[in-house]
Amino acid sequence: MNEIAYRCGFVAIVGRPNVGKSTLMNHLIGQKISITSKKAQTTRHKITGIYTDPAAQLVFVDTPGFQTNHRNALNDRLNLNVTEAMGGVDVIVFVVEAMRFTDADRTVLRQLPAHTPVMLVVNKIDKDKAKNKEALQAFIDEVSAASAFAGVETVSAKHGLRMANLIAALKPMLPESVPLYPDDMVTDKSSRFLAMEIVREKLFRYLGEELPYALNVEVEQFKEENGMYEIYIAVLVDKENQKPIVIGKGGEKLKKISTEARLDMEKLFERKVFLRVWVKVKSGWADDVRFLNELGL
Ligand SMILES: Nc1nc2c(ncn2[C@@H]2O[C@H](COP(=O)(O)OP(=O)(O)OP(=O)(O)O)[C@@H](O)[C@H]2O)c(=O)[nH]1
Repeated sequence: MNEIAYRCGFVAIVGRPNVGKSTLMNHLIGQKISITSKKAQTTRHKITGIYTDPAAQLVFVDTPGFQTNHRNALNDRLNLNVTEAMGGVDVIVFVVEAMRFTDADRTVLRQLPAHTPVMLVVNKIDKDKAKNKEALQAFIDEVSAASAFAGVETVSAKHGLRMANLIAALKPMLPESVPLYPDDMVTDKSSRFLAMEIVREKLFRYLGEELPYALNVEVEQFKEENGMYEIYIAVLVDKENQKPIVIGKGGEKLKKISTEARLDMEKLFERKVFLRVWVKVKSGWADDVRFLNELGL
């Protein structure tokens, strides 16, 4: 009998901030795992999403946006994470936004390792300016001229368009291997970490420009009881007067943040979640940041 060999490998999703990397990974694996927001550079951690089907397993590594605007030690460190995340991957997915190929895109492209195949993914094809087929083709030609891509796929991550085409195009680029992870596993991050990321995302989404600079999220307790998760999360701010910004009038903002976070968690964990989010003042955290700044970090 001639069986088709199983394929399994690592895929890094890279691109300048805001091109839709997190949205793409969420849609590819069908669950909300990575943090997305309209604000640029919200992804701070490498997050692995795992896609498994009967023929292949794709292990995605989401990377923080390349920091191309300001060179400082922190940005260098973030860029190092990106390079680290790409080390040892089998395929790189280079995401660009349809009809917008910028210097920042070119900078990212230049930093990709030479010997790893790169799949060009043109995202956001749902946008009006990408609807003209000839213009889109001209755009693809322009980007293709910048590097030797192993393939090109057009998608709309937001609308989940052409996700299957992308998966199908990536599969043959992976090595023959047995699956490295159990088939029901979608991430190697702990539920605890994911809960924290979800709250962080809501804070970004609902506080927008008001977001206090010195803000951190900490899981104080994560318990399982009768099949239900009980999660206690503290939002740490630097000063007493920042508390009302997060809490909002009559507690409305914090309520919205925790309700939405709970609903996302229930979907992700497939169980009832009891979530309590509160705001705490912890000046020490910001002092650490100040200390780092003084050290030039
Ligand atoms: N119209 C449209 N918008 C999209 C699409 N994909 C993503 N977006 C939007 O683009 C913005 C950025 O998406 P993210 O997924 O957070 O982008 P990212 O590349 O992960 O960003 P960083 O974390 O900053 O590196 C969000 O507002 C998304 O809703 C798409 O296919 N079409």
